[in-house]
Amino acid sequence: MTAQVIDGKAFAAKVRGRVAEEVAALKEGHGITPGLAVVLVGEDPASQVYVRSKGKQTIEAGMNSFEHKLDADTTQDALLALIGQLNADPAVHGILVQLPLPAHLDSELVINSIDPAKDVDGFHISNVGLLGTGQKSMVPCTPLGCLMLLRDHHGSLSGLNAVVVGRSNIVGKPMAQLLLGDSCTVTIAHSRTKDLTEVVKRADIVVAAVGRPEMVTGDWIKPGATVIDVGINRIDAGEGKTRLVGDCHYDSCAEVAGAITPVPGGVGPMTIACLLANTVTACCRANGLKEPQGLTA
Ligand SMILES: NC(=O)C1=CN([C@@H]2O[C@H](COP(=O)(O)OP(=O)(O)OC[C@H]3O[C@@H](n4cnc5c(N)ncnc54)[C@H](OP(=O)(O)O)[C@@H]3O)[C@@H](O)[C@H]2O)C=CC1
Ligand SMILES: Nc1nc(=O)c2c([nH]1)NC[C@@H]1CN(c3ccc(C(=O)N[C@@H](CCC(=O)O)C(=O)O)cc3)C=[N+]21
Repeated sequence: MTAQVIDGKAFAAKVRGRVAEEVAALKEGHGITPGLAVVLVGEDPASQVYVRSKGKQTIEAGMNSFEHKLDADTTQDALLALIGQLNADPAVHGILVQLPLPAHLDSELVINSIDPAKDVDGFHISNVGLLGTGQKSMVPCTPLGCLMLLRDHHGSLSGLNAVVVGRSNIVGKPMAQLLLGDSCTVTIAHSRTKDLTEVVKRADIVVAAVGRPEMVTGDWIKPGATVIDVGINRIDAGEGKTRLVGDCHYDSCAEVAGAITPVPGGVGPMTIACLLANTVTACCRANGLKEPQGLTA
């Protein structure tokens, strides 16, 4: 079997198109322009690339983009003061603090100082609790993007066996919550999981969010399963070049799987599209307006 390729890039373009329509309607009907503030501390080159493409896509969707680039040695107090200003600014509907932060900063404290209503990453403890109890929240962008792709491919996810490899707060855990919300039978695997290959082999849906290049190979995959590869790993491609690979070994997995997301062009573009979607949702909620359909979980 050769897997169907789940085209995250094309799906993300559709989501951004929906976002742009909603933005136009907010402007025309209510004179409101959704605004997203992105805070980057330090000069990590990969983070700079993401922040640039977030800013570009925010503007393309018709929204306001506010970029705050702070020195790597910015103090905790200075960062908290900036977040306080953004929390109070009515033109800012979404705030994203790019992670990881430099080691001298307390990420938990910083994230939890964001107004939960503006926490478009969905990392604030209030949003984590709301998601865990099935209440309306801001949903983390990467898992939300994966859920949209899965719903589009499968229709209903009810009763399917889902295995999430990785238990981070930003991907693995919220992914598991969303799959549970859609009535999957969910297993969360991690570095201490025994017989990982056997666990993965039972899955109808595999979500790999491990950070290990090409770790999941085709012999781990149940024939016909859906493979969602969250991993983004830059590896040496020889001759001084690099290339991006996922946490799944694409060619061997694609031989066995029913469907698979590529890297690049899979989950990555969905993450940014969902960030824009969350910003519009936050803007509607802040203004007491009906929120757009199909852009949240
Ligand atoms: N496409 C996108 O938009 C995004 C992509 N990413 C990518 O997704 C990947 C995961 O990111 P993130 O969740 O932040 O990573 P973390 O490093 O925070 O978490 C990795 C998880 O994988 C588990 N793990 C590590 N090694 C193994 C192993 N050998 N076997 C089983 N489990 C293992 C860890 O287990 P333990 O807890 O036991 O240590 C941990 O729970 C990365 O490649 C990252 O670049 C991340 C965010 C967005
Ligand atoms: N507060 C916070 N929120 C995040 O959501 C967040 C973060 N910090 N820190 C870093 C990770 C990583 N991340 C990605 C977003 C888009 C692509 C993406 O668009 N990738 C393209 C390829 C891009 C390239 O060529 O480098 C693709 O997969 O097709 C990847 C990774 C968001 N993250």
